[in-house]
Amino acid sequence: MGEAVKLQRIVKTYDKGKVKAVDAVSFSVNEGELFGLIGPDGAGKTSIFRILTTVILADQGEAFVDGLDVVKDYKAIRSSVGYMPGKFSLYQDLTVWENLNFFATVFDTTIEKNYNLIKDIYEQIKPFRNRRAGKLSGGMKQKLALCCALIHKPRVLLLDEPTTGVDVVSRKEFWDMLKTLKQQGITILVSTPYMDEAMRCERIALIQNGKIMKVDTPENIIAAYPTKLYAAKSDDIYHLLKQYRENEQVESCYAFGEFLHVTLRNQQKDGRAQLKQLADAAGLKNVIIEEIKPTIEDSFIRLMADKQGVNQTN
Ligand SMILES: Nc1ncnc2c1ncn2[C@@H]1O[C@H](COP(=O)(O)OP(=O)(O)OP(=O)(O)O)[C@@H](O)[C@H]1O
Repeated sequence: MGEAVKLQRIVKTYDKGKVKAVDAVSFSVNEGELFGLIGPDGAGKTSIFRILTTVILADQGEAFVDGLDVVKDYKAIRSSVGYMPGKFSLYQDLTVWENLNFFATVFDTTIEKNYNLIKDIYEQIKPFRNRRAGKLSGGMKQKLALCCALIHKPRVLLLDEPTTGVDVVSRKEFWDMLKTLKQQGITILVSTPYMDEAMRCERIALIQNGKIMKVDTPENIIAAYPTKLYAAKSDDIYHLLKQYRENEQVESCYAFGEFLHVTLRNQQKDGRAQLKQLADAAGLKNVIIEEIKPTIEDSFIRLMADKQGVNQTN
């Protein structure tokens, strides 16, 4: 299987080298893969997309899209890749149909020619085809932007935070659409700050402060979680958080929904009893503690803490 996207030790700095946005990043996306670049705001995701789409130049390293070099073959990349930037991809004053027609014309094609590819998505926004893009809801804008990125039938689709600021239902619909596009053989590299969306990808790269922490399937990343993980709750959750954080037996403790997620440094036989005891000793009531399976978010939090040297296990 070939590589549809390849980055080799890409470095990008801003402000005359003061800000290192992308720090020796290497990873590859296989042909036909649905690959996620997952990380918080400011991690360097947009810079990577802008390098891959030849909008900006990297300071160092090499990158290829569909076998094309982002420096030498920038013209070919611009005409062959589908790109949905996080912001400002649509012309707000043009209507839905005008936007789509504009992108088709720029890529020297017509809406009719590739209608099959966008049909399922376009039909959902068709009732609003005469509405200006600026007057669409977040979910609608996102669908239109995806149609515009697809209209020239690209082999590789680069989607930078397509679901940011979009409601939960539209987010789910969007991921279903990506799955359908993948089934049609299109390679998709998509970035997101939402951890739950990582599970929708075949493989992911976790990025923080411009560095890739891990590249693997979400399942393998979760399976590599090194300790037992507990969910804890009590009548006074802030008190419980404080108690656990101050106790040296506790390795990490953070809020997760209505629970705390806790790991132990010196795990005794029964970690649950150990945590219960600590809570009881602090006078907390209605204490519930369960051993749970880590989510991808727990894995990510763990990897970030390991990088910062917070978890000093053993
Ligand atoms: N033109 C620029 N000039 C200076 N610093 C920049 C510039 N563009 C990005 N940065 C900085 O580089 C870092 C990475 O930014 P980037 O936009 O690539 O990250 P991101 O993961 O896409 O985050 P976001 O979701 O906020 O866009 C951030 O610290 C950002 O402030």
